Amino acid sequence: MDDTRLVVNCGSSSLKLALFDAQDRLITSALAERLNSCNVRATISGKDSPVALPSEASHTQALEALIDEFRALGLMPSAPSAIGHRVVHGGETFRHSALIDDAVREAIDACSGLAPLHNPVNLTGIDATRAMFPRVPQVAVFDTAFHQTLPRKAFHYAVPEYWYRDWGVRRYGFHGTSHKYMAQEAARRLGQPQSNTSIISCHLGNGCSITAIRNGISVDTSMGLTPLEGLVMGTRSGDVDPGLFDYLATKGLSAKRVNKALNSESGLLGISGQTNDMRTLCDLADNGHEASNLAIDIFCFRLAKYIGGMMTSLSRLDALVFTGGIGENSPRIRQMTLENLTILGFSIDHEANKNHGRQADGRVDEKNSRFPVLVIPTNEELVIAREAARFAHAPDPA
Ligand SMILES: Nc1ncnc2c1ncn2[C@@H]1O[C@H](COP(=O)(O)OP(=O)(O)O)[C@@H](O)[C@H]1O
Ligand SMILES: CC(=O)OP(=O)(O)O
Ligand SMILES: [Mg+2]
Repeated sequence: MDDTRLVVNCGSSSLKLALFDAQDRLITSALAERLNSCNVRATISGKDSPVALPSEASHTQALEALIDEFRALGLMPSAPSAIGHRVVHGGETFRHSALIDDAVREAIDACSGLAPLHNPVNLTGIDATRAMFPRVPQVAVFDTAFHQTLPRKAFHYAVPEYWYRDWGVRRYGFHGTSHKYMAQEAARRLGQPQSNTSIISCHLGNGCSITAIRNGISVDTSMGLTPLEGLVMGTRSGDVDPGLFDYLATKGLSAKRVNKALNSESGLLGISGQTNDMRTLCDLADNGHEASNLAIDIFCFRLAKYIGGMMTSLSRLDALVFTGGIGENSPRIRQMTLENLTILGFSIDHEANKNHGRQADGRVDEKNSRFPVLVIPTNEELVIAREAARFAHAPDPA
C-alpha cells in the first residue's frame, strides 16, 4: 500500500473517481455517465477510447471496471491508502467527516429520507469499495458538514417547532466541500488568515448555492432541507411559493409530481424550454431565443438578490467568489449578476472578467469596486482526498 488516495463521487446516474498522490497531486480521474441505461459511457481523463462497460452497467460494475483500468494503466497500486466518499446528506449527525464503519454506514442510511436521490446511491459506492478493499480505511465527507455551524436564526424555518424537533425539518445546506475550499483559497489569494477573512461564495454548477462565510465559518447558505431551495439551477426551480403545491393540486398534480417537476423540469430548462446547460443557453440567447434570454436574466437576478441578502450575515466583505462550471467559465453571468448590484458598489473589470481572472489571484473587480471579486476553480475532489487522509486514522475530531 502506498499513499495514493481514491475519491469516489456517486451521483444519481454518474460516477466520478479521482486518484491523488501523497503530495495531493491529481494522478488521474475518470467519469462514468448514464449508468443503468443502455447509453452508459466511461472515460479516463486524457484517454481517447472509452472504457468498455456492460450495457446498463450499474455503479458497482463501473467502479470495478474503472479501478481495473487504473491498475492496468499502472496508475494505481493494488490498494489505495484511503478512500474518500462524497456523501450528500449527513443531517445533524455529522459535523465533520467520519471514518466509515457499520454504525456510520447505518447513520448515513438513516439520513436517506432527507436526500432520497443522493444518499442511497452514495451508499452504493461505499458498499462497493468496502467489499473491494476491506482493509482500506474509508471516509465519508459530507456536503452538509461545513454548514453545521449555521446559527439557529439562519437554519430555522418559520414553521411549527415540532417539525424541526420531531422530524429534522431545518435548513442543512449543501456543496459544503466546495464552499470550504473557497474559504481557504480566497484567504490564501488575499494573503489573509482564513480565521480573519469573510467571503460570499457562489457555487454555480448544475446545482447552485451561495454561502456567507465569516472568518472561515459558514453562517448562512441558500440550500435548505434539500438541495432544491435557493438559486435558480439547471433543472431545479430554487425558491418558489410553497402555496403552489395546493394550487397545483386543483389542477390534478400530486405533491410528488410537483416535487419532481421542481427538481427535474424547472430552472434553466423549465424557463427556456430547451436546455439545462448554461453554455448552450447563452448560444441560444445570442441567436435571438427569447426564452433562453429570460432564463439567463432570471438566473442572474435571483443570484444578485441572494448576494445582497448574504451580506446581512457579515460585518465585512473581503471577497465575492465565483466557482463551479458556470461561475468559473461564464464572464457574461458574472457581469450580468454584478450589474444588478451596482447599488452595493460592485464593479467589474471587463478585460480581467473575459480572461476569467486567470492571473494568479483570480481577481476580476475594477479598481474602484467597493469589494474584491474573485474567480476560483473549485476542487471538491481534493478536499475529499485531504479529508480522507486526515480521518483515515483519526475518527474523532476535537
Ligand atoms: N463557458 C461556459 N459558459 C457558460 N456556462 C458554462 C461554460 N462552461 C461550463 N458551463 C456550465 O457549467 C454547468 C456545469 O457545471 P459543473 O460544475 O461542471 O456541473 P456539476 O454540478 O455537474 O459538477 C453547465 O451549465 C455548463 O453549461
Ligand atoms: C447537493 C447538490 O446539489 O449537488 P449537485 O450540485 O452535485 O447536484
Ligand atoms: Mg462539479
